[in-house]
Amino acid sequence: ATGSLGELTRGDFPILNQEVNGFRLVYMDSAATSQKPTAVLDCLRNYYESYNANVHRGIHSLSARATDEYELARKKVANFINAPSDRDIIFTRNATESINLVAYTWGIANLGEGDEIVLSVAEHHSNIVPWQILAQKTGAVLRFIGLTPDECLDMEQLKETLNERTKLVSTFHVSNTLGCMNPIAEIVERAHKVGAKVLVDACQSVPHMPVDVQALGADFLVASSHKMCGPTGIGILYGKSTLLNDMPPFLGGGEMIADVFLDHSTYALSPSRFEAGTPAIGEAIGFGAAIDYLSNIGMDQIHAYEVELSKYLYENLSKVPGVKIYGPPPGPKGDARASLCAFNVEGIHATDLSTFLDQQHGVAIRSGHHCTQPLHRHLGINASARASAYFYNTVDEIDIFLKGLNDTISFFSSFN
Ligand SMILES: Cc1ncc(COP(=O)(O)O)c(CNc2co[nH]c2=O)c1O
Repeated sequence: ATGSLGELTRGDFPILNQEVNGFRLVYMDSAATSQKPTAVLDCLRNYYESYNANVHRGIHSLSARATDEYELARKKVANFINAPSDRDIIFTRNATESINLVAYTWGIANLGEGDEIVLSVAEHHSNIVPWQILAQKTGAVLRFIGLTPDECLDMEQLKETLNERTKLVSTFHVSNTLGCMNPIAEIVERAHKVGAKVLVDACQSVPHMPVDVQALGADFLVASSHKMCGPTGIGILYGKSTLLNDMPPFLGGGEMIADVFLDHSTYALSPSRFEAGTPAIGEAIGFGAAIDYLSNIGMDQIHAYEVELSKYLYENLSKVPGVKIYGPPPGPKGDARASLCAFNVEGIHATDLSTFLDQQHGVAIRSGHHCTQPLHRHLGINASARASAYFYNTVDEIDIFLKGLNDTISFFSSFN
């Protein structure tokens, strides 16, 4: 519709103004990575053209400016998720590294034989494999929570699983495959009652809606810049300061020390303790520009618009003959489902669908297991297609996707 958020913002994204295979690009794979507005691209260029320098130790003007901008980016992240302090924000390479950081520091220091880590079957591999490695190292045990009939986290099973041996619950805020949202505040309350900590995988929520880590009560929370209009190569770990300053370092090197002797070293406080070596300076500053861009639009506005896109996508995709969508339908207010649909079409492999949509319609969606193989097995499938929209998409683009899908089905059905 004219004047929609998608119509008003898509001109900010140069990459969207192109044709692929002779068709105007319709990019519907933002759950994998989002596109970048000119404001972020200009910020990166300006950094490298005007004040690129190493941070924290240089005395000269360029280093001072680079340091100020780098630390300002950290403050922007802290404010964006309502963290109590920017000292609670650690820059990593991505959410995967953020989760690994917790596993290799807090995990190794606090977990032992028989301690339990509770996950769900729907977690991303980044929130399963680090815990498998940790369990092998410590003797801890992984417990997996299943799904309800409408393919959301089974909270009854979670309640039954939590016990005095539970030391960590690590789960998604929004699923990258089911699109459902976990009741994180309730999960935190129940986990804390048995003395467990909670890590929230917020990769698919922070880019799409207001997230308040203090309201959620999360002990740790991870997200990635590249999913929220920012550069790749930079992610965040939020942690409660009492936990962070009690954790051993993750990587050793410059920056993360207080003093170095030949036989030992003393360490800096968080966040420096966990940021060894030269950080991704330009990327962090670009991430800050992405947060400014999103904040100028407003996360409430972005979420409200995506709720509409989600309902339109789900309701119209579910009408296509032979389509099975995974995860729950949009709730009564629509806000319980992200603007993504993982689906299959009876008799057509997901990869054939996505290839045909790309080649014959210029529509970019994903196919495969979306790094949720255990979830796919749990659903009895080995692959799915996934269309995911962001605020720069429009209803017209969803219509192009749906028309392309119907054409694709017609094409492949002609062989049956
Ligand atoms: C829920 C969730 N957790 C963790 C990650 C890992 O983030 P990274 O460290 O920045 O890669 C992703 C990325 N999800 C996807 C990446 O590509 N397709 C996806 O669905 C995700 O969706």
